Amino acid sequence: MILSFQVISSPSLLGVSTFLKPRNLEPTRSRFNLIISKRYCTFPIFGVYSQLGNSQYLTPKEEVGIFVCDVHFSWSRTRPVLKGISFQVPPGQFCMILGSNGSGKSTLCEVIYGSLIPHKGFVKTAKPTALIYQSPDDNLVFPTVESEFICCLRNETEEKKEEMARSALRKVGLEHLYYSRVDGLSGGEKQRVAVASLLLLNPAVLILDEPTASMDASSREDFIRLVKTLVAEKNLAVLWVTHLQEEQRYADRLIRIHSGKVIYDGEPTKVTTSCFQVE
Ligand SMILES: Nc1ncnc2c1ncn2[C@@H]1O[C@H](COP(=O)(O)OP(=O)(O)OP(=O)(O)O)[C@@H](O)[C@H]1O
Repeated sequence: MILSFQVISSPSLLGVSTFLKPRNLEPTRSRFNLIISKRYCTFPIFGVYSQLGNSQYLTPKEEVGIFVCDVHFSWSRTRPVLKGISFQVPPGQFCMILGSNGSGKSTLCEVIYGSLIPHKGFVKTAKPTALIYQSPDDNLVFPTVESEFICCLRNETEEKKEEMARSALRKVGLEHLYYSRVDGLSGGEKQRVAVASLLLLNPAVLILDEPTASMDASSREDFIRLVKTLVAEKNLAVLWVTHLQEEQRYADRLIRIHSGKVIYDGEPTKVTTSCFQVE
């Protein structure tokens, strides 16, 4: 907590901490990573490390949105989670990742995002890359909606900050919540605020890890339509993790993961019911 505070109040320290960190990086998910990445990673701090290896010999076939090449990752020596995942997502494509509980979807998201380093293989993403976590509380760092936005816009004047923040909130239908406290928002509102604040950073890639998990069916549909509209406007490469069959019809493409490997990669219409069964 003290560390997080130092990082927020001292961006210059951040560079040092971040560049020292990857060598000792423990495979943990932490608010430290979230705070760094959400507020300051508009350049590829972690991406540099995930591109090490033989990347100079392998180049993406398409313009890079997300390029994942033979990625392996284990949380422990005995239990590999990702066992050679490869795919690429071009800009403008809305790609969904499916898989049963524990199949490694969240781990893959964090490897692509750069907060976990693959043990083998590499990831290349267009920058900046933004990640929306499954739990709404993990996406918002500050106590008020206003401060959540103001922090993303540190180089703008006060008037410009408010104007940009309000405009972003308007796009997600929540301008009236500008002065609200974050802890008073519903799960769906928090996810909308999170998307709006991240879009202010002009990401090229948006990763959403089961973003609708806390929503009812109608909010889920509204949210997915909203994100689709916003990303189409900005031509983002999108990776949307889900295990909800009803969400798949919104995808341009589906990738199904099972036991750490890709077992389906193609059009949503060709997916069979068995692709959704929990093995
Ligand atoms: N921080 C961690 N430390 C150790 N093991 C972990 C950690 N996070 C995940 N794992 C393990 O890695 C495996 C994959 O987990 P992950 O969360 O990536 O799966 P998932 O497909 O996203 O699951 P879900 O659909 O339930 O969210 C699981 O066996 C899980 O127990």
